[in-house]
Amino acid sequence: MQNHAAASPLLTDLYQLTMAYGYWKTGTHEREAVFHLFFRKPPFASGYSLVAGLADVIDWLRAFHFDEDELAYLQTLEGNDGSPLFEEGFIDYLRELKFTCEVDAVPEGTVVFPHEPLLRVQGPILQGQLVETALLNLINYQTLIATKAARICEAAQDEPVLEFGLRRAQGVDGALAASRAAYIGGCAATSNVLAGKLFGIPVKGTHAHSWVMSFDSEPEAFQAYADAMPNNCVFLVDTYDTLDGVRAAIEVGKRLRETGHEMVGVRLDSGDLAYLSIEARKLLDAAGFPDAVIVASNDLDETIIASLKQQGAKIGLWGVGTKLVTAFDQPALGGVYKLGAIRDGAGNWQYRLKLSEQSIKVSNPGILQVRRFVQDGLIAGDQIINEGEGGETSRTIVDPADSMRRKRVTAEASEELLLQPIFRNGELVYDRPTLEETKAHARAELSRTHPGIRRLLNPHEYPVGLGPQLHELKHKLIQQARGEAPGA
Ligand SMILES: Nc1ncnc2c1ncn2[C@@H]1O[C@H](COP(=O)(O)OP(=O)(O)OP(=O)(O)O)[C@@H](O)[C@H]1O
Ligand SMILES: O=P(O)(O)OC[C@H]1O[C@H](OP(=O)(O)OP(=O)(O)O)[C@H](O)[C@@H]1O
Ligand SMILES: O=C(O)c1cccnc1
Ligand SMILES: [Mg+2]
Repeated sequence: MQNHAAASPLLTDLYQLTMAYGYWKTGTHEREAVFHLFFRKPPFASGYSLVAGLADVIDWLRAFHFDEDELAYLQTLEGNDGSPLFEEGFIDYLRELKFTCEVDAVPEGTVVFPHEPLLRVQGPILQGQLVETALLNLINYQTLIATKAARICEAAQDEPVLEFGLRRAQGVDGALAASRAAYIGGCAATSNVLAGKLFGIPVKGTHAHSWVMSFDSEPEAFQAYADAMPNNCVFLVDTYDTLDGVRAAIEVGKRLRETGHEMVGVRLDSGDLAYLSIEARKLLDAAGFPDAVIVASNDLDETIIASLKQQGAKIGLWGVGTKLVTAFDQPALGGVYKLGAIRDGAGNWQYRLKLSEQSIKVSNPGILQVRRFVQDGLIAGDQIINEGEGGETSRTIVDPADSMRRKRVTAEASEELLLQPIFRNGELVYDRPTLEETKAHARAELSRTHPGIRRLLNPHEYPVGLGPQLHELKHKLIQQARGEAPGA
């Protein structure tokens, strides 16, 4: 857990506890249920998303346990009439409660799409309910930031992106989670030193305007920095006149070279970054510094980076803070957690869905899994299936928004299952990848995603939908729920 104060079962909405109490009171708390975590719309109108947050989910679930001080707090909660909200017997029940569910999840760094279960929790309904809020919190934000980072790195076309967000992030835990998710999404390093220590992310940085402003002149400032740190010199050149700043950096770079050191580069943080980078490049090249890198920062995002590229900017390293870690243009991913199945008294699965006026918002019933088809090295379509009925044999994918739209995946395509076993009977059974492995996985996932789907603007729509059997089941349940079918 990044923030140990949050490693508590009280990291939840009160209503999860009141529902848990209700299940316990009515004796239904042990009924086996299946919940799915999914989102309906990708963030940033992106053609894909990169899932992240599972590592924290695992830590949180492993620590799931009510301590005495947490129980004591719950005992202080009162109903409207001032009587205790929870009776003693329930507090005793929570004291003994152990997490015993099965959890399946899509590994971090996997490319995912709307409606697919990213996480599936199966077990006593009380437990499945109690974990909802924390799971959503952890997956929603980190998936959002990993996706934003992937888009920014896509725009940078393999040039390194440094994450500079700590000062603008949503609090301390938000900053740490953002640094980690941004690294998974493709960022090369972070300026956040604590994230570096906690997660092993490379840390990088230049210097601020205050350094330059603390000297009588810019050349003095650069020289002093070079004297102090001859092997780490990226000079911020825009405190006064940017191109004069580049000239001053070159002079210091020449002196560094005489002492056997090489200036790493310059940073631009204001003005027309296309024009200034092109002019700075000319100056650096003419002075014999073709390898000096030009770093740019200043409210960058994927749109500005793509535009700068198109303008022929000579920027080799991108520093991105605010708009990355705050997911500026879409500050939340709307992931939800819905009940898909519950066992009846006879032990049979009852499939459940939530109706909505909008057909696309009707949840999917069942014990869901995702079959991903891969053809010619590219992901070709995802089929959501109900494992409760033994899965699907057909390779047809039915669009959940329009059942007339169907895609048939050919027999040559290989297939894989997205949800992997994470917990069995409450025990961790997943061989956890390192952060480096997760980052490499994300990279491999993106490289087998067609560039049209990765396109920043108006991406191609990836085929994701239901298997025909699940589509039929859903259709039947919708009719029943609306009272349209016999026996409803
Ligand atoms: N050539 C360019 N094309 C598109 N966007 C650019 C270009 N150059 C810079 N930008 C972006 O335009 C915005 C400029 O921000 P702003 O208007 O605050 O100017 P500034 O250069 O930061 O001014 P100041 O000197 O006051 O710091 C930033 O988001 C920056 O990334
Ligand atoms: O723009 P971001 O993507 O958030 O990247 C981080 C910003 O933080 C630093 O300065 P800060 O914004 O604190 O001050 P300045 O813009 O006045 O230099 C840096 O110079 C960048 O501008
Ligand atoms: O190292 C830098 O250049 C840096 C770090 C944080 C924020 N902005 C810039
Ligand atoms: Mg700024």
